[in-house]
Amino acid sequence: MSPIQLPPLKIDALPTLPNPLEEAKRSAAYRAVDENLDFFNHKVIGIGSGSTVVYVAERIGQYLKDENYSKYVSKFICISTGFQSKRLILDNGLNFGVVEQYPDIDIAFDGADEVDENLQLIKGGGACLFQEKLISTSAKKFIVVADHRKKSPKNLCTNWTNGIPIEVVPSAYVRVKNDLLNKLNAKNVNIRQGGSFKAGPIVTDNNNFIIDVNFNGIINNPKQLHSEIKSLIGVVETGLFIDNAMKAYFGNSDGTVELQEKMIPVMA
Ligand SMILES: O=C(CO)[C@H](O)[C@H](O)COP(=O)(O)O
Repeated sequence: MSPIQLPPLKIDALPTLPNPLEEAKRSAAYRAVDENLDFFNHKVIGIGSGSTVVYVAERIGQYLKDENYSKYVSKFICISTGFQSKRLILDNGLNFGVVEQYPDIDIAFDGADEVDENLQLIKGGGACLFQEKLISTSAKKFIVVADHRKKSPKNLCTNWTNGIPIEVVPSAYVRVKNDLLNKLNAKNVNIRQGGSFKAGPIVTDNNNFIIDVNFNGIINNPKQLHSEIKSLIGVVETGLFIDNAMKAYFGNSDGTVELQEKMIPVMA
C-alpha cells in the first residue's frame, strides 16, 4: 500500500463508445489499469497484444498527460509482446524497452481468447503467442483484460472453438502436425493462413508458424495438455497459459466490469 495518495485522474467524462463491444473492452482495460498500476513502485510494464489492450496503453497514456502522474509515468519502461504493442507504446508517448534489458517486469497487462474458472487461459488468437508468454511469465503480476465473451462458464474450449494456438518452428510444422494427430489424438490441426494479404501461413514476430489444434471438445486438464504439446519437437510455445494470470477483468457492454481473481488455497 502506498503511503502517498494521488488525486483522481483529471480527465473529461468519457463518451460511451458507439460499439458496445468496444465499450466493454475499454471498461475492462481502464479498470484493470486504475486498480493495479502502482505509480510509486512499478517501473517496468508489459503491454500485450490484441484489441482490448489498446485501451490499456491508452489509459496509461492518459496518466502520462496528467500533471499529478506524469512524473511517475514518464519513468515507466514499457515492454511489448510484438510489433502491434510496440506501436501502442510509442503512439501513446510511453517509453519503449526490450525484455533483454528489462527481464524483470513489475506488471503485465494482456488480452485473452478464453479464461476458465481457474484463470487458465487460451491466448495466441492474434499470433503473438511466444512473446506474450515470455512477457507474462516474466511479470510479478499478470492481469488479463477482456470482454465478456472471453469468460468460460467452466473449461477452456467452451466458447473458443478455433483451437489451441501453438507456435512452431516452420521446418517442423509437418512433424508437429503429425505428432498432434497421432500421438496426442488431436481431432484437427490447421496451419494458420495469412488471409487475403498473404499467400501461405502467417509468420509470427519470431518468424515461426502458428498451428491451431482442436481436441475433442472442452479441455479438462489444460496443464497436462500444455506439457504434452510442449514436449513435441518443433513446438516453440503453446497458447495455454497455465498458473500465470493473477486477475481477469471482463467488461460488459453497459460499462460494468466483472473481476475474477486467482483462488488462494486456504491452509487448514
Ligand atoms: O492472445 C492474443 C494475441 O495473440 C490476444 O491477446 C487475444 O487474441 C485477445 O485479443 P482481443 O483483445 O482482441 O480479444
